[in-house]
Amino acid sequence: MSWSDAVYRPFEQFIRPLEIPYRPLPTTGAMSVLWHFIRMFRGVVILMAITSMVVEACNLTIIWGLSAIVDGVTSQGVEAFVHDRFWLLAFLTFIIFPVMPIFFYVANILNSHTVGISLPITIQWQGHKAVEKQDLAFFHDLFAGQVASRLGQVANGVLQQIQIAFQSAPRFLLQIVGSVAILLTLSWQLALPVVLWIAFNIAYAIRVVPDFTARSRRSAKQNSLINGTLTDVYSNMQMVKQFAAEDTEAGALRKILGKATTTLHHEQRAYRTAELVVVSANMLLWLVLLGLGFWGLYRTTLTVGEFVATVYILQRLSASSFTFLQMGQQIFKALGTIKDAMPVLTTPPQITDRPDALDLTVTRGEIHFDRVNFAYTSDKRVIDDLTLTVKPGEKVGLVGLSGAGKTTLVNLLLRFYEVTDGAIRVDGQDLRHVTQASLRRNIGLIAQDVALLHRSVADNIRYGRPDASTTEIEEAARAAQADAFIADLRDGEKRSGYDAFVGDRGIRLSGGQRQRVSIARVLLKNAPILILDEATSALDSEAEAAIQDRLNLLMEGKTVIAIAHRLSTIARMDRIVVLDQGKIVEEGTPEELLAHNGLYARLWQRQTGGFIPDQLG
Ligand SMILES: Nc1ncnc2c1ncn2[C@@H]1O[C@H](COP(=O)(O)OP(=O)(O)OP(=O)(O)O)[C@@H](O)[C@H]1O
Repeated sequence: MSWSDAVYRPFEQFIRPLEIPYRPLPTTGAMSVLWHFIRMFRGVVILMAITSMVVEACNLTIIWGLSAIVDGVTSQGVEAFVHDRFWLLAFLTFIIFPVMPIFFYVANILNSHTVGISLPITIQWQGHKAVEKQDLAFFHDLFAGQVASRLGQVANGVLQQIQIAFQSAPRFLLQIVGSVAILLTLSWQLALPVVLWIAFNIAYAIRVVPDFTARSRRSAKQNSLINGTLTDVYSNMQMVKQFAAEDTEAGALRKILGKATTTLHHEQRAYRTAELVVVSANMLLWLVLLGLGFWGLYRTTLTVGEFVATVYILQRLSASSFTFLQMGQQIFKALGTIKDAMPVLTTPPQITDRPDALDLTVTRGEIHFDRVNFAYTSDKRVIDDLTLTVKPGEKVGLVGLSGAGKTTLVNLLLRFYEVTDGAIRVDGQDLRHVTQASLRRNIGLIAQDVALLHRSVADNIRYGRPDASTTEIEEAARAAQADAFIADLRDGEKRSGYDAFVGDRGIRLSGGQRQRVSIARVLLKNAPILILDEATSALDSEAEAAIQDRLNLLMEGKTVIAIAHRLSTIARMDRIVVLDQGKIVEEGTPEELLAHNGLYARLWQRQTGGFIPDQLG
């Protein structure tokens, strides 16, 4: 073991963030969140406070010792003083080395190494465990980046508060109290101006800190507006250029930058003014104490040693004169950050597993929508008293105009949203009574908008079944007709074939290729219920015909619900269900529906280029 392992490892392993069991965050305010983590880290933060205070006590002892040495040497001469006060000198030496450096070192490691690393990691890990329980609607309402940055903000906010409360504040408090106490032992006239100076600084901090906090929030808002605008423009650059809108966008950005400059100037004005006030009060304290010191020396009420101690104390106090403001500001700012970010971490999820939820067991694969009602917002029903039974192994095509509620119905079956009224049952088991994970394990979904992770193609296919072997992955890719293009893949890091990365959200693949990877993934998953949301929409006719064969293979023996925008793709379904404004308006085989001459027949006639129109005029 190297020396650095021996020294640092105990501090690094003091807390193991990933082994702390998950505890839900309190929802009652920023202070309770803070308290939650203080309790979690109580041992180490108390140790941090104690070691910091020992460091400060060493400092005060040295000041006191210095005054005794100067006085002794000037009155007795060096030799007599050393002889007389040997043990005092030995004690001071022991404090200066090794006590002070050891405690200084331990306090700092606890602060930056143990707490500084473990606490944010713990908060991010536990925060993630809270966030992953949120239902899909939560992520739809927020930007993904926003959720991630809020986690980081809470982590920093809590860390700052704990560092202030258990390191800076106790140290500073002891410094102030100790300095006043030493000055009081010298003369109350010296202590009085310091007490007044402290009172002034506290009063001033109380007055200006709320204003500082408001200003810095305004600046932060302006800065994030700049970043947001730039990100929005850069990520939509193709559209901006297409509309030759560079100048318009630059004009909008100019306005935002101009406003931000003024806000930042105003923030700095407030800071600089406060700085002037604090520095002036500081200098005034110097003048008064030096004046009193000289007066004391002149009147011989003060010894040279005491005068030296006064100057030393003065020097240390004035060096920390900004601490009042800084600490006040940090506390306010961090509390604000925690408060802002809390809803992300503490909003209780709307859809949860019941404590007595069982795993869904699919024996036949019957799906029953029983008088289902659903509304995203309370005023508008999207699914309206819908009853539908999909028999085991039946293939049902869902057809309807845009906005009819087809995707919503599928989202309800996946329990991404909860039915407002009625029930959905799979093989007689109410979805609300089974675990969400078991439900989703039993449903394979091929969506229109295929999501791929920025990982290798093999890993993306393996997502369907994490324990699948390489051979199984390759077989699935072959069945989905993805093997040929995968063999040609090469990424920027020179990985090729199945190891090649697909780019952010699969950007390096064409729409059709992404869809084939997603088909391979679902083939591998081999779930008894299959949902196809216009599964072949991104493929050309030739590839579609090839894939359709594979899909037919995949659908064999499974219960299938297929949403179609091209009626040709669902011609082979057992039954077509036509939705309109959340209601079933027609159902039957394609032939029956055509003969019926209703909405389906009109959609069929109006199909242009094979697609259902958005509206019937
Ligand atoms: N997350 C949401 N929040 C609020 N309203 C929504 C949400 N998702 C969909 N809607 C609304 O619900 C209605 C049905 O939408 P849905 O996506 O189910 O229709 P669809 O039949 O699948 O349409 P398309 O064929 O265009 O995909 C629409 O009016 C839509 O605006």
